Amino acid sequence: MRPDARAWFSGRTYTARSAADLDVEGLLRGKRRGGHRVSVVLPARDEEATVGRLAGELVEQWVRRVPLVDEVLVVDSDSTDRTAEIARAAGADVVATADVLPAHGTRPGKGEALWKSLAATTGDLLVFLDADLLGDVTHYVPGLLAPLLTDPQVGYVKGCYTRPLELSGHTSPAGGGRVTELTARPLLDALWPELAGFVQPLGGEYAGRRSALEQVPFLSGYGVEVGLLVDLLGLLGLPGLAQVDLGVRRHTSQDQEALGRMAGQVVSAVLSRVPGVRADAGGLLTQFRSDGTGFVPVSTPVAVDERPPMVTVAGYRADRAGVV
Ligand SMILES: O=c1ccn([C@@H]2O[C@H](COP(=O)(O)OP(=O)(O)O[C@H]3O[C@H](CO)[C@@H](O)[C@H](O)[C@H]3O)[C@@H](O)[C@H]2O)c(=O)[nH]1
Ligand SMILES: O=C(O)[C@H](O)COP(=O)(O)O
Repeated sequence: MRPDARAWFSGRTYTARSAADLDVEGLLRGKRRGGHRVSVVLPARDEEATVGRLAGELVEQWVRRVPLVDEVLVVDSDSTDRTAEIARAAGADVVATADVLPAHGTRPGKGEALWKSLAATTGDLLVFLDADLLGDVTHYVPGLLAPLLTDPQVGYVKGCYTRPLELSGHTSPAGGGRVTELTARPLLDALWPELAGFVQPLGGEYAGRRSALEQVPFLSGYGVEVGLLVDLLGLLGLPGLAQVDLGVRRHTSQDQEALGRMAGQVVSAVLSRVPGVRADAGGLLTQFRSDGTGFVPVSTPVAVDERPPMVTVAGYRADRAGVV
């Protein structure tokens, strides 16, 4: 690791593997002192199996029992199942991606849901969690907020964790994060070696200041995390970034073909940030299926689609009541 990345890793990696690592009273005092308002955002497409328990536990713990969070918002990203209904019944606020900033239209993908969430929330501190997380992850919220509430220089905090991989009844304790390990990390280390200290550059659990998030573009699909990391590095510099060890993360894994498409979007996102790369690079991914007699090519668009910094968008009212 380069010395700057190593120094960052040593100085900017915090630990919150469980509630026992956290001084929640201290965080509440920091929140009050800073006059902060906290929004938790769960982007969700067809997550009826997991979103209800997760949203319900977050609302119960951090809104009703301990006033660390002011709103839990599920952004329904074109679900065709009961995600919205179940999330609402669990006590979360729910909004459909298409209903936010309708004058700007709607696009598919996770990044679109996150971009729209900036316009649909009121907090000056935002925490993002995937809606397919399994197990008790309530400590992720104070864990991700802690660096923001205790160090004014920090503007963006990524979660990191050990990632078991559960496939066909077999568990590999740290085999998860295949796109991270086989695509994102090698590319990032080659192109932005100062980011080499990030354990989970693609992880979906992170927190940031609105003042930073509203100044960067959002890629609409699965390229959103790698885009945010590179763009926030440009905006805040390495000292403005931090990571928190949150322990273990389990989620619902996608199959290899779907992960190939995700990797294609990540590659396109990375290429979009490299000066001098051909503008049409990273447009189409061709995968092959065998039909028993031969190979059938299946092509999917993986080009990145980008939303501009929210602060430049007409209709986004960053000055609305409650936003610091
Ligand atoms: O069109 C979509 C697709 C996904 N999601 C939600 O986004 C979250 C993460 O999606 P998932 O398909 O579970 O991604 P992973 O396979 O877990 O991929 C990892 O890597 C991705 C690329 O960086 C990140 O976006 C993810 O957060 C991270 O967990 C889930 O809550 C999804 O419901 C949407 O809201 N809209
Ligand atoms: O972050 C990743 O690399 C993808 O979410 C794949 O994760 P998995 O290998 O744990 O399914």
